[in-house]
Amino acid sequence: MKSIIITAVEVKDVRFPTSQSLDGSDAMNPDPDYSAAYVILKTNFPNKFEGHGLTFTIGRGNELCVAAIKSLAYLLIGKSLESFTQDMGAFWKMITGDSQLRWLGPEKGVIHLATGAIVNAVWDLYAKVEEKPLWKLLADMSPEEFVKCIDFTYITDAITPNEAVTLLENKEATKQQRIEDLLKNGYPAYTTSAGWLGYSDTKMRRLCGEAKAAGFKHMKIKVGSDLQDDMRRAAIIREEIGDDLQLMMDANQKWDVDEAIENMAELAKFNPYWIEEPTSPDDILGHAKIAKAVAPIKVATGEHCQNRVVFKQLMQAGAIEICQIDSCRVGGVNEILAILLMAAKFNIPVCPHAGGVGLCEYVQHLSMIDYIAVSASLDERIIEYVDHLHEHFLDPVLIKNGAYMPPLLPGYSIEIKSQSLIDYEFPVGKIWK
Ligand SMILES: C[C@H](O)[C@@H](O)[C@@H](O)[C@H](O)C(=O)O
Ligand SMILES: [Mg+2]
Repeated sequence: MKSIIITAVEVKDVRFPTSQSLDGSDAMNPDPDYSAAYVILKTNFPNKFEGHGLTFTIGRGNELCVAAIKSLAYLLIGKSLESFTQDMGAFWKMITGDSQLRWLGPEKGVIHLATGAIVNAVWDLYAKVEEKPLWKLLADMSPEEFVKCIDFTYITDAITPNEAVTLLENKEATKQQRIEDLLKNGYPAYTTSAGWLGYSDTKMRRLCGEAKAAGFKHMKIKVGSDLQDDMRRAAIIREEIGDDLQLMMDANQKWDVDEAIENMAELAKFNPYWIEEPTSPDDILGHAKIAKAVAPIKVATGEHCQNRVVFKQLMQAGAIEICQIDSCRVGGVNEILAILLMAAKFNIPVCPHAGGVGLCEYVQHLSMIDYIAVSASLDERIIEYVDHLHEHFLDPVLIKNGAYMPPLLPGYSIEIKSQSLIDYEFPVGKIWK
């Protein structure tokens, strides 16, 4: 086959008006409109190959991600896919290392969200060309090939490429067993859908019942509003789900460090399994202090963790006990692989963040590759699930008995239906008129 050239990068501002029903609402973000800065990589095979990717925002400001993606696009246009895939680590370094754009981060904020969209679109294209779902493309790599996808800059004090190869080699022989297990049983999920802060008590009770009936064993609720109200809602949820199901709490960065410790002393009464984002995502020492004080309740964080360097420090400082990778907050698949390897080395379970549009579609691949090749474990590992907007995707997630079933179509499962891209485009689509 002649080589596949990226001929153009199309970018769209797509927004879903979820604030109308308060889906996704929490103490910090009371009215999110789940949105995507959406990328399509056009190729010289117009009817055959396109790479799709998105980065997630919650509405206003999505246009900044769109602009940042447009700024990065020149790094792809006119280049062949093969020139990237022959050394994915070098590709990633090229995207994040642009001598002028790097100033905007480095590797954080809007420019890094944009990097996530672009990098994920390249992986989607790569997986489609190889005719494999992304998790399988990665599962079929040798340890050396896998490690070659990663830029180890700034993390060699935590894990070296050689250590990473050894870690992967130790799991090689049993990979196939885990693939079969996933195909049969899926990957365990938890649901956040019942616990959004803006939902009425009646709606919350109904959704708890539905989640239990659907086979979920874990459920997450939002806290961080007013402590008395948090206590009241937690009591309602416990009443509905009983003591068998595990309950997780998410404060979405609402508290100061000592406030988090004090509030969790009260909320401990409801036996939460983890407290998520108790304080500023940048406060590594604060998380470490909270983790020590609230044990055995675990501290979970990551959806706003800007890059592998901050994840590394959280791990080194004993500040993170559940690692919540986000598929597009950091710079896409390559950087996620680095974080998965560090988490495996530090023995920290990875439970990806998926409360957003397209995030469930993305992260299922990441947890599956973690299980197959990296951590080789399902202990204490669950993928978040939210029941919103899947109808817009060509290859939506499939949940069976509280578990994600492995996606089987080629690509990264992130392609949005063309009609939805038209209808929800901001501000011109019919939904916004
Ligand atoms: C605004 C969003 O819905 C957040 O509330 C959501 O991502 C959340 O933190 C989660 O953990 O799912
Ligand atoms: Mg969260």
